[in-house]
Amino acid sequence: MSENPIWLLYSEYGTGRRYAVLGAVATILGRGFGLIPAFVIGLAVDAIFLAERPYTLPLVPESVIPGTDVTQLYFSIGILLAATVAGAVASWIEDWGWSVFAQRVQRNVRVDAYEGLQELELAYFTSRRTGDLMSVLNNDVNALETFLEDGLSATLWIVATVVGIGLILVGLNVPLTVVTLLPIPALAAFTLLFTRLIEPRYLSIREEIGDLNSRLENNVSGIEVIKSEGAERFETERVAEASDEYLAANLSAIKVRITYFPGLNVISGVGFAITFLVGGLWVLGRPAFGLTGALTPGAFVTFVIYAQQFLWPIIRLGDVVDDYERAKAAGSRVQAVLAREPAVRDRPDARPLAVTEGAVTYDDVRFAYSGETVLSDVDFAIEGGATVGVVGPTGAGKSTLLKLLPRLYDIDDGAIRIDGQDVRDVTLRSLRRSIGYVSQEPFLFFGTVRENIRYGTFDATDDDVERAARRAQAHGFIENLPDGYETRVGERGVKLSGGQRQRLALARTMLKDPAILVLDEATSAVDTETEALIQDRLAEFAADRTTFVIAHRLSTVRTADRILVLDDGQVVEDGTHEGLLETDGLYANFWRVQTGDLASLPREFLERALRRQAVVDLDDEESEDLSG
Ligand SMILES: Nc1ncnc2c1ncn2[C@@H]1O[C@H](COP(=O)(O)OP(=O)(O)OP(=O)(O)O)[C@@H](O)[C@H]1O
Repeated sequence: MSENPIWLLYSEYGTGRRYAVLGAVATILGRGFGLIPAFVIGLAVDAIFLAERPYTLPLVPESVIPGTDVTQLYFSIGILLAATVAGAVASWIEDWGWSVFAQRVQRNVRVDAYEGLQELELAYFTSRRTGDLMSVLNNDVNALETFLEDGLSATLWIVATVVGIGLILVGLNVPLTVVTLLPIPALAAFTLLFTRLIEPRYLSIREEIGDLNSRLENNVSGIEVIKSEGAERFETERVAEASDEYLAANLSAIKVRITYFPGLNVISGVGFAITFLVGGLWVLGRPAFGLTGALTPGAFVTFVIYAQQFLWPIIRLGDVVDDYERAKAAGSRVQAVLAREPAVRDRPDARPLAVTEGAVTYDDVRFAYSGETVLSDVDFAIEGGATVGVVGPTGAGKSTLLKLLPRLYDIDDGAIRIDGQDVRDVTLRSLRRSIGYVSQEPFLFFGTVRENIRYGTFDATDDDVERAARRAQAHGFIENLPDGYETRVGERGVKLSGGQRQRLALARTMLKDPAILVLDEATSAVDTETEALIQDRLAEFAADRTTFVIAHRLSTVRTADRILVLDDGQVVEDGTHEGLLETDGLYANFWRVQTGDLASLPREFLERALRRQAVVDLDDEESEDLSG
């Protein structure tokens, strides 16, 4: 039981249990009220119409029961009506209790699953499809609710009915009850077979809906490429394919399901027919199986009505088992997210980072993305307050190198230290508060320009926001937007140009005022004139903090205190602009390319560049195939 995903979720998230208890009590009471009519009808037939036995009711004192047949009829009708009204009230309370319970569990599971997901390391997200994760948080969590809302109450209803009616049947007629119970083993075996067949099918439906969601999410995000490449028909076909697979998974489950329900009906129907046959013969005075004694028609009517009610819950059991199997498939996916431990997390004894100088050292750092080594033997020490340029060919590992600093990924070997403190020994929160990372493609949230700049420094005043925007050379264009700082920028900031987005991201980081700044091609999309203005402000901003600047435009890093040249995951040159020109290595050749001095480029540099380009192209083709 402890392994069962539904049980795990229930035991952890059933915070609204008092509603479930209310629902449960109402379910049982409702079932009790539902049992009254058949009893009263049977009694009325025997006592009023056939006068075969006296009119007595259990738990009701004889003095209350009327004496004549007509008043006994009125009395019976009164009981029937009262039982109906009481049943309706119980049913309302039952639905309310179970629904509130299920909705609360659903809410709690979703919030917790989101929180757990958010804690997971970045690598988890880069290796998964957004649409599939959305599907877990949305569809799978919703699927749980269906079972919790109806399934649990139905289970209780079934148990209450089977036990209640079972006892009544035994009280009415033991031999006939045994006959009525005959189909139960067949029903159980049939249900077991059903669960075996349906489980893998429901799991495959959950997976297919995740696939379909991923496709849809990917396409909506990439709509610009689809349109500009005229790939509409191609994408419609891909969506149709994913939909076909979802359809096939559904049909496969439907085939099993629609066989199960009629199967249950046939088994219980045959069982009922046998009960009716044995009981009917008995009433006619020809008891089978050596039965003795007499059976009155009224007692038989009561027994038959109850026996039929005994079989209903078994049919309903089909629905419950079906709902349960669906919820189990969904629950196992939600559980997989909840059970995952983040790979990058605080150590139990983690202390907050204390930045004094802002000195950064990389000691023999090695790092691999899922087995593929990207950085090796990286070893350098940066003094606090220095501005460090990081350059190198595309794919050399520049971004990766600096993503290791705020522990977006954890290194495989060596150590990274800030003012002597290993980044793995300090709290993630303090580490990330101390580092401002501006990426090449900054992400803007759906919201206003002001909200986007304030993101992360939520207590900043409007004046602070504006000051940061001025520093990032963003104030001017923001003022020209239709609603200024209140302009909504849409998902990912699509209403802004690349350069404008970069300036908002810069403003966001300047507002955060981190001790260490990482600019990863942070001004690559702005024009050179604006870049010069930003550089000017940045120099001022960077003056008293350690700053890493990744750039392809070497003019951006020319004035840096130090420049690290990366090639193929290793630091191959390290020095100032002038020093590196003197060394006349990779950096000097990059400089020749950017100053248009192509004639003096050594031949092997060009050959290497061509070879590297070929490798990059090949990589691109491979990744394209995989994503398709
Ligand atoms: N999330 C990831 N998972 C797996 N491999 C990755 C991931 N991110 C980058 N890589 C690989 O790591 C290598 C280094 O990438 P990185 O982005 O650090 O290079 P870069 O020098 O910053 O390149 P560019 O100048 O083009 O931005 C590349 O081969 C890239 O394909």
